[in-house]
Amino acid sequence: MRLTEQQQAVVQHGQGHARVFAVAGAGKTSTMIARVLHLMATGTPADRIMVLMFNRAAREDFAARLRLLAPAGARLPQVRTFHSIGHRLGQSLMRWGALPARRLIEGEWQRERMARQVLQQLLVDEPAQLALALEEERIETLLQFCDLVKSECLPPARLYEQGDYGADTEHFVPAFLEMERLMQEQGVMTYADLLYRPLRALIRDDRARARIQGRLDHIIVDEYQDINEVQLRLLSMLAGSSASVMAVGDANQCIYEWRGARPDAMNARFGELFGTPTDYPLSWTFRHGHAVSLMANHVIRANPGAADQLTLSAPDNPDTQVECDSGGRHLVEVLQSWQAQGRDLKECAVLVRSWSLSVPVQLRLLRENIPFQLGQQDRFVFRLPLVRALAGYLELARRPELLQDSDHLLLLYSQPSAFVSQDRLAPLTAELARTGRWPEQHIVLDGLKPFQRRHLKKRWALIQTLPAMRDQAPADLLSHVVETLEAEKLLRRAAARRDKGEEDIRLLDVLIEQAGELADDPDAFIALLKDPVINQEQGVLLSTIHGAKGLEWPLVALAGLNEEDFPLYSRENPLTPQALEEERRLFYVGITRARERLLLMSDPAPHRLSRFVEEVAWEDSVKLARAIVSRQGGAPGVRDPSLANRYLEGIGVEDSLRASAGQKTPAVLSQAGDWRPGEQVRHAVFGEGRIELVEGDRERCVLEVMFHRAGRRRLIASRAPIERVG
Ligand SMILES: Nc1ncnc2c1ncn2[C@@H]1O[C@H](COP(=O)(O)OP(=O)(O)OP(=O)(O)O)[C@@H](O)[C@H]1O
Repeated sequence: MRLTEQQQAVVQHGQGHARVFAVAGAGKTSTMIARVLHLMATGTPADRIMVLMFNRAAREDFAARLRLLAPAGARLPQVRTFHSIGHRLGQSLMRWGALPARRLIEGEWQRERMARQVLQQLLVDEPAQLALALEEERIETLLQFCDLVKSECLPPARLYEQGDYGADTEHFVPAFLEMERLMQEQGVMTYADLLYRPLRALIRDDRARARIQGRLDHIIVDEYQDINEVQLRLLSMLAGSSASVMAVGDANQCIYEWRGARPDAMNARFGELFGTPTDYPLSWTFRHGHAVSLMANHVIRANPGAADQLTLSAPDNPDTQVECDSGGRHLVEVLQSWQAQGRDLKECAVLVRSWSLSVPVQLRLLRENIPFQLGQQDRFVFRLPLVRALAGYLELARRPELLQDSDHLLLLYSQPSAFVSQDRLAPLTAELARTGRWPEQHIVLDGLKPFQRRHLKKRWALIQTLPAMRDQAPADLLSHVVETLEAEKLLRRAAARRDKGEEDIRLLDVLIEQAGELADDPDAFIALLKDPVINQEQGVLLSTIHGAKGLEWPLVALAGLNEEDFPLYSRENPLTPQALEEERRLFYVGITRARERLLLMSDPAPHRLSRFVEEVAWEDSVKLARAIVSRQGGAPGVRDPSLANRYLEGIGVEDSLRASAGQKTPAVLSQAGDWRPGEQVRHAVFGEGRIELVEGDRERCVLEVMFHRAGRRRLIASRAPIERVG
């Protein structure tokens, strides 16, 4: 494989800090490996180079590839993750006496147990709030909050103010502080401490800092856009004044804001930490065809702060086919024809914005007998507690004898949450199953608030009436349960984060909608919901887009492209401009996973088509890609000739095609001559900048341009893909 000029430039970067803006599929790993080999070949000792990868899998892949390509027997640099660096630093600091020794709590259950203990102390006088706080998902959110305090390096009260935490979460800050105290007392720490504790020790201890700094000349960091504040600060500590940092990433793919990552890490924040870097674009993707690159360029442009770099498809890439369709039928046909062509279902992925949107896909694939596996096992629709409970309500309507089954009654009381702990509910449901009557006096009911008692009784009344409704359609029955229990209100209240509550409500809607599709066969619907299907490894992968980070498949379908589903928002939880930008980056990541086929799937009315399907300009992109590949005639008229022309210039197609693409609305493309200092220009690769100097005559005019992101460049005006802006 021959590296491109852009890749070569990165490999041969000299001294000083650098940023590498790599679009999706740009061959980052190959470039970084070549860079490491170049540094070694030009005399940098291996132990003065370090490569930091985002996770263990990426680290292992990188190390294995480096071993293969390095000269036999050569010493190799360290390839690490931030966590492994934190771990090692922590051990050294403990040995030097700069940090008290602590043992890592490895099991999540141990942390959960500690959280329960703390909550029981804190909320001893508030039984209703305690029951709520002890719900599994709320504990999970509390623990995430505790981790975020450390990854954002913020005081807990500040973080709590900034975060979108729902009602009844006021205990988060005191719970954090109490857990910290307990951990100190017990001499233990969490994974988040692996970075946080060494960082704090290094900030306060000059001698320890002096001991770790000065050992490295080069640090190369992959997926830089997704690293958070504690990682950034630790990196700057490690670099000190001796090491050059090379940040490799794509701010447009920053999708972990909820974990503390900021798209700004590669922009202004880099400058704050390291000063002015040299910038390199890696604009060529080796993954997909022009249609997807054009779509990616179209959609990301709608983000005001987005980098102005274009993604360009390399000449030998697959010519990705793009389709847009509504309803799930087409997906089934596509998958069946994929198999009929002798292709493997393992080459296919269905990606969703959030798990609830995968439910219709899961149900449809089950009905059609198409094997699938889930990126996260516990997200099997049948394992979700809410789905299991709702299936239980439907089943009771068909099988009245379940009224005498205490486990079944407990299931019906568990979701949506009745805000009473399982320990209390179990004796109550046992009594109900035994007597079939509501006990006005029961030890469990003592000590509950009046609203809790009222709710438990109301649920029992509903449960009793269900067998009489056996002939109703499942969708009507489910709607009746949801309305009687005021399930939406309960779900919203039970969620520790607003977006989680909205996700559960969406799941309710999706299930009722799906039940409607199977109106003629209620038993089949119940069987489907209760079916003990297991992951089928040979099947299509269903994953969230977050889970698809860094991956690619020959066939990718994006499901649930509806307004309010993607971008995700609701009347109660409206979109902020910042959230919309992150949603758009997520969409950008989703479409750029495809190699050969990309399917954009929305749902029929009353759903409304996602705005992203409009923004992505897929029809124009497909038309233009076809014209580029066939190289026949002029390019078709498109909505945005300026972007189309920048793209055509970028990939270097011949003039005839370029000219006709611009015919509809003549775009001003790099005319020779008449350039003046001070003019704003846009370059297909370097983005926008300002002309500082104009040299030479009209024919051989050379421009010196200061690009906002790519720094100062000298360009031959007649050959450079530039246009005036403004
Ligand atoms: N200069 C090149 N010419 C042809 N193919 C290339 C070139 N550089 C990289 N590739 C191909 O692109 C694909 C992705 O490359 P690589 O594994 O280095 O990138 P990655 O880091 O996994 O991907 P990404 O850039 O999405 O993070 C590989 O198949 C690789 O062979």
